[in-house]
Amino acid sequence: MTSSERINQLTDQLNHYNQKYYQEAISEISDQEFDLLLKELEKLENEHPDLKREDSPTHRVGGTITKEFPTVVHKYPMLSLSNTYSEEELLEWDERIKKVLTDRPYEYICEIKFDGISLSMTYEDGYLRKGVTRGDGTQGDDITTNVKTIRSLPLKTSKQAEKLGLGAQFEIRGEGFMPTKVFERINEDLIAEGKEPLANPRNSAAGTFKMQDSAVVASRDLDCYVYQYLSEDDHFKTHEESLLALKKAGFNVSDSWKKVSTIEEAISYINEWSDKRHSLPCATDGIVIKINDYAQREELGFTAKSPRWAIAYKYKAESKSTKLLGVTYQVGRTGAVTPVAELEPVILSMTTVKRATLHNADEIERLGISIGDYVFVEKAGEIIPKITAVDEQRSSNELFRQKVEFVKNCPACHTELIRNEGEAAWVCPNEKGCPPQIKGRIEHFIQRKALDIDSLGEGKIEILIENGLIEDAADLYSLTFDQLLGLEKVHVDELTGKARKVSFKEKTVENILKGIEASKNQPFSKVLFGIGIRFVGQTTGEKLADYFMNIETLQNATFEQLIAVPDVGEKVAQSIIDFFKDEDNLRFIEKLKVAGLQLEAQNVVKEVEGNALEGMTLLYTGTFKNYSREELEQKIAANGGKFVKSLSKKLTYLIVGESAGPSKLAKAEKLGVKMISEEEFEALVSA
Ligand SMILES: NC(=O)c1ccc[n+]([C@@H]2O[C@H](COP(=O)([O-])OP(=O)(O)OC[C@H]3O[C@@H](n4cnc5c(N)ncnc54)[C@H](O)[C@@H]3O)[C@@H](O)[C@H]2O)c1
Ligand SMILES: [Zn+2]
Repeated sequence: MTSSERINQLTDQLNHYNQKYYQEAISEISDQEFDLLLKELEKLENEHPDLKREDSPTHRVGGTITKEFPTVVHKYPMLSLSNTYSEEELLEWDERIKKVLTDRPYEYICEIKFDGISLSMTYEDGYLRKGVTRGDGTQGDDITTNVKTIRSLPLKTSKQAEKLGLGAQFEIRGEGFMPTKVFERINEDLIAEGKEPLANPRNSAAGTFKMQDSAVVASRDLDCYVYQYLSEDDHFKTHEESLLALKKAGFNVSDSWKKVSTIEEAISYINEWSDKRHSLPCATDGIVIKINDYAQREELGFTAKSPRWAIAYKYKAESKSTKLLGVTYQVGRTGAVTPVAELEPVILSMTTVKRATLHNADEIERLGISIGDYVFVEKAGEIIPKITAVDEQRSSNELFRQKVEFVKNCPACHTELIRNEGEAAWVCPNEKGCPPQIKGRIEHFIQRKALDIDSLGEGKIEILIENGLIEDAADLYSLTFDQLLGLEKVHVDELTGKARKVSFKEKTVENILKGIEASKNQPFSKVLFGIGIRFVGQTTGEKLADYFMNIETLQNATFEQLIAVPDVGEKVAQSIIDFFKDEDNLRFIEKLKVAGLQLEAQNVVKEVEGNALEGMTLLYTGTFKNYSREELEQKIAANGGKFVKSLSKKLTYLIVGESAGPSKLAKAEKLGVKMISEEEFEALVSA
């Protein structure tokens, strides 16, 4: 291939990856591979400047703006950072700094490079007025309402802020991120709903910040580490001063930064954090080294794409080679069969890895792995271990190498697996008789977000099934004390060999029965989620409960009626229809009805408490300490008030809960609607 052809190819490829990454929050290749290709293009362009294309990704910041949000032109451009994976290049960069500063002394501030999305926040008269994405560097998306859901970002600066020298007009920049815990929680939910989990916290954060529904954004507990202060006036002389002032003024500045005076010290900082960073609450991908003194920064200046006074050192994704001992298969609640690599234990990013996901049959094919091979394991997005390739060098000496072939039959019930068109997963169609599917459905039913019977956790369901006491979740409601007392089983962890005995003693049994009884009070929406209709997650469960009010109406709903519900698409609607066509499912629902579960929403007024809200219309936003949505609506009705679904001038009160939707608040403010807190509402009804 000629240089010209290669330049064209790389330009097209990289533009494509940029488009995917910034527009759709999808990584088709790893960051490291991306950076390698970009370096190659840079090098070729330097050798052949005449061949450099106008749309080259080396010219500009990679991001874009969207049509979904208003566009804001940045007062100061938001650039990228030049990056490197090697110490050698850091030393070269340091040499260039020395040259420009003609050997005058300088200091570096070393910071962790948080892996989320760049945000710019503008404060005017002390108020947070704007939150904007980096976009293409010149202009970004106005996502103020979403940014305002970040609790660590003051909506108004403290009185101290001005004294600290921040002034009333300034811009701050930071990395908006999704805490690892939230990322894991969302993925658990997605898996429970039979959907694809998200690849990594960065992409999840990027996707969430650009959502239209800020109530959903608020539920995801996004956060932001602030790392830059900008203003018209010279408030600070150094970066250090600004960080200290921001922190004192209540901004979320991570304490991990450090001031050093040589590149060697910066390299020590890099080494120090290479493992320690995994204990931080969010994903990180490197270290940023910045000149401390603002005057020196000015001398050093910028390229079109990044400042010359800073550089990012990126950690290579940690990859190790270990032996593939075998492949096991897990059958999920929905019957999907996932292959899992069993590995000789190896330490990656501070944790011992013994298993890695192989995703599906296509992935096994792509990797071409054999049992006995040495394989490279990597932590993708720093979280889920995966196998990237066979370590041919080490594997070639192995005598025992047996090609991995995806199973043809269900590892649990031996039914022949099927694959639906357009789907990657092989599925066991024996929905009714396949043990892990049955167990999975019951475990789904008892989880916290559904019927919340946590006294049945930790392998107890398995024992009940094995003793023939339950066949589905509805059977839980006919269990008796005598049936349960004395049951026991020793669970042995396959990997560690550690044994754990679960036994049903008196106290345990009492707790279990109590938990089962209490679950009868769980609202209809949770029951709907718990019965496990495919694609009906927690939120969809709530929307369906709100809309249809009881199980019969839902059961009789037509396809058209179903897709009229917010959040319900064709796939979900069809799945609901299929569910209620099945005789066994109908019998299951019937059993739940007999057991006394909540199969209708409770906002029918059962009892009149008073008339304190007579003639008033009320609406709420956010979540509440003492009420679920249904309970709050019931409370309004029980006190003579009218709950309405939309915000208007005529509304008497908007009850504002925690993580209230900022767009709703802004609208209410504009309309002049009176807002009250949960406490004020309670005072009102008990008056
Ligand atoms: N996998 C893919 O398909 C794909 C595609 C496009 C880009 N990428 C990745 O994204 C990179 C380009 O993204 P980029 O331009 O945002 O660069 P970058 O993420 O490498 O570095 C710049 C960004 O770092 C962030 N940052 C985090 N902590 C910081 C701190 N303490 N101080 C200053 N900044 C901090 C800021 O948001 C800043 O905009 C590429 O190098 C590549 O690794 C990957
Ligand atoms: Zn099966």
